[in-house]
Amino acid sequence: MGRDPNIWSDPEMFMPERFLDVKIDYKGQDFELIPFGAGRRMCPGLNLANRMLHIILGSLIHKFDWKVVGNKRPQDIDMGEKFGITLQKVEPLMAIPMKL
Ligand code: HEM
Repeated sequence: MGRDPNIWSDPEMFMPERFLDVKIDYKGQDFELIPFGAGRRMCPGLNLANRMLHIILGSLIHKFDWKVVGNKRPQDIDMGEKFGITLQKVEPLMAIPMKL
């Protein structure tokens, strides 16, 4: 459902801003978006993850400039995925933090 074109426009496109104008609950109530699963076996780490992710990501962006290994432009990064229990990139992202 997370990639259903009947629900999401251009679902394969990385477009985080698509979530700004929607009132979809990500805590297992609206099945269009269930990053933490739903029901009795849903992720018990949801609240911890929700609190920590903003702090971690914000700190990494605030404190460092980032360069992709091989001086690749962001648009040239291979976003291919490989099949597995969890979704992984075919080519791992190697980014170098540079202190500001
Ligand atoms: C962005 C962060 C995270 C995401 C996207 C995520 C996602 C998920 C998903 C999709 C499941 C499977 C739910 C299901 O079967 O319906 C799961 C299960 C689980 N997660 Fe997370 N998780 C995250 C962070 C965490 C953290 C921080 C913890 C612990 C500190 C955690 C602990 C667990 C455990 C123990 C299960 C197994 C629950 C069970 O099978 O009953 N997760 N998670």
